[in-house]
Amino acid sequence: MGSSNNDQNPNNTNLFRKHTWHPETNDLKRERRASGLPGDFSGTASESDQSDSFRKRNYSVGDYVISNGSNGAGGSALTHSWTFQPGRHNQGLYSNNFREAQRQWKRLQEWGEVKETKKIKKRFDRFSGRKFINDYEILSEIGRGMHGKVKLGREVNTKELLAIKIIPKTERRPKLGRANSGSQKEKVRREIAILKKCIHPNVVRLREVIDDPNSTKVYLVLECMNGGEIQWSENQSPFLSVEQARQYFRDVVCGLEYLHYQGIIHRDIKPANLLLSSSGCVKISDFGVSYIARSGLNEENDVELVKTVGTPAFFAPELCWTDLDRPRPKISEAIDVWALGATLFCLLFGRCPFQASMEYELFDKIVNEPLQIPNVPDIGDDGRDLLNRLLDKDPNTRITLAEVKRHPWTIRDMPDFEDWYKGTNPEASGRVEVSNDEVASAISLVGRLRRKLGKLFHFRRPKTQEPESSTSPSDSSLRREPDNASNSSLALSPTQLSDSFNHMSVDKQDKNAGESEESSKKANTGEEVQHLEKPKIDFNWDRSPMSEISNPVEENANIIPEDDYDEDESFDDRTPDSLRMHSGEAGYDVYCQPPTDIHDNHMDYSNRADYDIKREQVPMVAWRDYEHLNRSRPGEDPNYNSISGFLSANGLPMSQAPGTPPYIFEHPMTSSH
Ligand SMILES: Nc1ncnc2c1ncn2[C@@H]1O[C@H](COP(=O)(O)OP(=O)(O)OP(=O)(O)O)[C@@H](O)[C@H]1O
Repeated sequence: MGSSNNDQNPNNTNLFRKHTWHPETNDLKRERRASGLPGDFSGTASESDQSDSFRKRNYSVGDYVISNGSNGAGGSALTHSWTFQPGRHNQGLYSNNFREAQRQWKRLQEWGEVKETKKIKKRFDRFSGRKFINDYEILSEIGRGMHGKVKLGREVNTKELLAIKIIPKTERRPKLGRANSGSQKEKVRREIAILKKCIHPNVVRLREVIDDPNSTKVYLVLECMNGGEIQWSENQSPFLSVEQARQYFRDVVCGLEYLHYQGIIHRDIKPANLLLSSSGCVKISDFGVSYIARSGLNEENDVELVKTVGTPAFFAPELCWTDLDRPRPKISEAIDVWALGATLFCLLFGRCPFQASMEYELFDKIVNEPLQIPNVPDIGDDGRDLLNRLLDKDPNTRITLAEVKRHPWTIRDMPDFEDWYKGTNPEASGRVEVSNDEVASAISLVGRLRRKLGKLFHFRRPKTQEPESSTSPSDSSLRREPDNASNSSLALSPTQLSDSFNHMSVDKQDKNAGESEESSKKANTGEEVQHLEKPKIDFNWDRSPMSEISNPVEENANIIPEDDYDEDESFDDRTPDSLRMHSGEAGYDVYCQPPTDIHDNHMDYSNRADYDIKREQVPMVAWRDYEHLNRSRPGEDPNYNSISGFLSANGLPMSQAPGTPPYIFEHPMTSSH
C-alpha cells in the first residue's frame, strides 16, 4: 500500500525542504562514506556545495505558551561531571577516530560554563575584507535555517573553528505558515536555555551567548560540527551502510536518552538535526521547538506539549490525530521515539517511512498505513523488529529508549555492551533543571527599541522638572512614550517576563513594542516630531563650538555600529546613498555621521537646536580608493598627506582647529590606529 507513495521523490514535497548549504563537498562526503569518517572544513570552508538534501521545514501551529507547570527554579542541579566513558568496545563505534572523539570531548569539557557576553563589537578590516564579531573571525556561511543563519567562525587567539548561529530576536516580517515574532523570541529563549544546561557528548555544545541588549540579534557560539548534517539519501537510495547507520543511531539514542532524562522532549528529531563531528560522532542540535518539562516527563500534558511542532514527515501518529470519535493518546516523550524510528528508517533506506505530497494525506498515512520495510538493504529480523517497535502507532506500547539500548540490533557486534550501558547512563550526569525564569531571561529583548525610546525620553526631558500633570493622557503621543517604555516588556524583570509569557501576553508585548517602535520611528522621521530632521551634509563649521563635541568614534572608527551592519553586507553598504557625496576625482566619499549613541552621550538633549547643529556638524570622511592615492603619491605619508590633501581640496578646515568639529576618518589606516 505504501510502496507507490514511497517511490515518490521526496525532494518534490514541500513537507521536508529547507535550503541549507552543506559544509562538505560531495567528494568529501563520498570519501567519508568510503572510509567511514566524516570530512572536515577546509580553512575557509567556502566551497560548500549547495546540494539540496532531503530536509524538512519547521512546522508550528499557533503561539507558544510556557507551561506554568511546577517551577523547578532554584537549586539547579547543573553538573558538568558527565564523563565520556564508552568502554573499550566502544572504540569500534568511532572507527579509527576514537582518540579524536575523546580529545574533542575533553576540549569541550574544558569550555566549562557557557560564557554570557552582553556587549557586541563588530569589526571589518577594509584591506583584507575580514569580519570579526568580538573574538571571532567570520569565515563563511555554513547554512541557513528558518529563522537565522549559521556562520563558520574562528576564535582569534586559539584559531579554533566554531559555528556561530545568528538569530534575530524577533521576526522582521512574519510570513505565512511561520511562527510569529512572539514565538520567535520564545524559540530563541528555549534553545539557549536548553543548550546552556545540556552537556553531553551527543548534544551540540554551546560555548558562548552574545546577547547585546542593543542588538536585534543574538549570537550563539556553538561547537563546530565539521561533518555537517548526516547525509543519508542519494537519489532515493541509502547513502550509509547499515553499520554506519547503526553507529549513528546509537549516538542519537544516547543523546536523546540524556535529553529525556533531563525532562526535555526534542520534538524535531530528524536527520537534518543530527550533526557530525570530525571524529564521526553524531550530536543532536536545534532545540527551537523543544519542550521543557518542569517536573520530569511524567507530568500531565500541558497546553504546550499538545501543540504540534516539528517536521510533518517525522510526526508521531498521536500528533496527527484527526479522529474525533476516539480520544487522542497522551503526548509524551514517545513522540521522539517515533521520530527516532523514522530517522533510522531514513538512514537505512534513504527515504522516509511515510510520504505524501499533501499534509493531510501524510497525516492519514502516518496514523493508518501499516509500516512497510524494504528488503534491501537487509537489516535482518532484529532490524525489522526494532523498526516495527520504534514505529509502533500506539505510544503506549511503543518501545522505550532503555529498551532500544538493549535491543539485539542496537548492540549487535558490541561484545561488552554492559560497559556501554554504564558509560552512557544519563543518571551519571545528574539532572539539570531549566526553569521558567531561565527561559524567559535567556535573551534580552530588543534593545534597539529601548535605546530609541531612551533617546526620545532623554531628548524631551526638560532642564527644569515638569509638573506631573504634564503626563496626562490628554497630552500628545510623545508624552505617552515613556509610559509605553515602562509598561512594555522591556522594563520587566525576568520573573515578570516569565509571568507575562505564562499569561500569553507575548502578542500584547509585541503590540506594545510595535506601537512604541512605530511612535519612535514617527518621531525620528518627523511625522509627529516636526523639528527632528534627517541629517544632511553641512560643513558650516562655525556654528558649533569645538569644545562641546569630543570624538570618541575616531579611535574606534572601524567598529561598526551593530544595527547598521549585517554580516552579509560589505562595509560600504551601510552608508545610505542619501548621506553620500562623492568628492570628484579624489575618489573620496564624504558623508555625515548619522547620530550614534556615542555622540548622543555628548549632547545636551534638553536643547533641541543644539542637538540639530551638533548632529549635522560631525562629518565623516571616507575614502575608498586608498591604494590609488598611495600610488599617486609615492613616498608620502598617506595618513597625513592624503587627509590634509583631501581637506584642502574640498575647502575644509583642518581638523582640530578651534571652532571646527572633529572629523571621523573612515580609512583603513586611520581607523585601525
Ligand atoms: N554547530 C554547528 N556546526 C556546524 N554546522 C551547523 C551547526 N549548527 C547548525 N549548522 C548548520 O547550519 C544549518 C542551519 O542551522 P539552523 O539550526 O539555523 O537550521 P535549522 O536546523 O533549520 O533550524 P531552524 O529549524 O531553526 O530553522 C544546519 O542545517 C546545519 O547544517
